[in-house]
Amino acid sequence: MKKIAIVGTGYVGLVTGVALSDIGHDVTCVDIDETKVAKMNQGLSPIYEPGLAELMTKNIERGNLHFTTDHSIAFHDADAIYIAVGTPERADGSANLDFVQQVARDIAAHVTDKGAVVVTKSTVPVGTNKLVKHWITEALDRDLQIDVVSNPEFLREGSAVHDTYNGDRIVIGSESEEAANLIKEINKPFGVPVFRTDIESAEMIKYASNAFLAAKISFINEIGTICGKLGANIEDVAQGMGMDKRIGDKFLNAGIGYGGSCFPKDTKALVQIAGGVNHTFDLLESVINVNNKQQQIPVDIAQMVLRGGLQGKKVAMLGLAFKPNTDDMRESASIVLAQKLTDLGANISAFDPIAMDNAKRLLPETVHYAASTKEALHDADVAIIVTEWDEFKDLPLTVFEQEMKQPIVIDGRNCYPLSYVETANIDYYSIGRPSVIRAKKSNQPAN
Ligand SMILES: NC(=O)c1ccc[n+]([C@@H]2O[C@H](COP(=O)([O-])OP(=O)(O)OC[C@H]3O[C@@H](n4cnc5c(N)ncnc54)[C@H](O)[C@@H]3O)[C@@H](O)[C@H]2O)c1
Ligand SMILES: O=c1ccn([C@@H]2O[C@H](COP(=O)(O)OP(=O)(O)O[C@H]3O[C@H](CO)[C@@H](O)[C@H](O)[C@H]3O)[C@@H](O)[C@H]2O)c(=O)[nH]1
Repeated sequence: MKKIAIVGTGYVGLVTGVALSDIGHDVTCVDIDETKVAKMNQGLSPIYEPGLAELMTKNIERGNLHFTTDHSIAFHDADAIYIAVGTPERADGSANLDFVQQVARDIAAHVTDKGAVVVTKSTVPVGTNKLVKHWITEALDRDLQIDVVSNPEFLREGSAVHDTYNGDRIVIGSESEEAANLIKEINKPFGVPVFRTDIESAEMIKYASNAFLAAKISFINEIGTICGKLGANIEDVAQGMGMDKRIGDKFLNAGIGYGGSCFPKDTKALVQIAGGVNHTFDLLESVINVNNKQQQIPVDIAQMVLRGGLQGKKVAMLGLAFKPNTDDMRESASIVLAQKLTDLGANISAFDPIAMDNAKRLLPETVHYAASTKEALHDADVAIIVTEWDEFKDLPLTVFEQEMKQPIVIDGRNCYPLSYVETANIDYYSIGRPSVIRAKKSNQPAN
């Protein structure tokens, strides 16, 4: 059992802290947000993440998971101090390291004479871990052994607990063999393969992985746009491509683009990192540009089908979170989409199973929040599916027919098989797949 301090209790800090306590370590999470800490001390999770609250309660009750606002309590005799604070985007797209720098100062102020192995989980530009060591040692009032380890995090929101126990790899970048071995030992019970490398490569693995996944999404979205114009079906194209093991079948779902707290920020940060060494990352800039175009697609379709434009029309937005199983609204496609629709005079009625409270701070004030899918759809001129929640995927298509003024559905996440839509009395537009229109169906000769 090791004594571990986790600094920052966002997704990464909290999930890491809870999981490390669950595999038997003594974990203290420290956060500057008093309200959050008070909540966590009552066993309540400040974020919605399947399975997290249960694990939290279990490990608080076992006595090996603690929360505090006091860094000195968390750092006291810690074997490792994990940095998991935010690295948000600056106006120019580069990563803002102010929170990380503050943690370095906190460590210098409160670390005990044992010294520290400082583990960076936050996503940080290449060179940051060495800066962290520099920031700590320059602020220390005595000579102490400080080792830094880059240990980037690859969990996905919505499946963060599962991903922690079933990750594809744990990346450990360190100069010190001893520090690397400590982090290996800490993580051993997870049984996840460890990849050991130098600090700079570990830092780059994180950005390169996110940029590559984002590139896969933008690539399939571009192919989807072409498919849409040529009558091909992006789902079949992606499936046929994905059967080639060199390509793989993951992250080939076409839609209205990637969002979330990571891909948009990290792709921009990597463009800046490249710029810092005088390299123009053309490919990644295109990935970002393609993503920005995707959110216009439902708006264009809505304008095309509602020939008189969107002024005064009721638009039902189904789903607001950036992906299902999370209440995280950061960089969700719904934010841009709601603004575009509002600018065109539409009246939005939105429903999301859990993200509506967070959405209220980010969407235009005029958006109406419905209490159910049916209420959002009631009397709507058009419905746009933004997030592929199971609740929407399992919805009988007759609900669109029954509730809407006219059953026009624009599916931004390709939730329904076309063969199923063919059986319904709706007009259905999706991303990179042929449209299914009522008039065309009724014109088809009976078999
Ligand atoms: N969200 C994800 O799914 C995910 C996945 C992998 C990596 N990351 C990376 O992990 C990092 C954290 O992101 P997040 O979304 O988990 O966190 P977040 O930004 O939601 O939360 C960070 C927390 O750190 C706290 N904090 C800030 N300064 C502090 C200090 N000096 N001492 C103690 N607490 C402090 C804040 O109060 C906040 O609660 C980012 O670099 C992000 O890119 C995030
Ligand atoms: O085929 C796909 C897959 C995803 N998405 C979208 O991409 C975004 C991101 O999805 P996902 O990667 O599942 O969620 P995140 O929680 O943002 O996780 C990403 O970002 C994290 C933070 O860096 C990393 O740790 C994870 O490995 C990485 O997958 C969402 O808007 C999805 O709708 C698509 O449009 N098509």
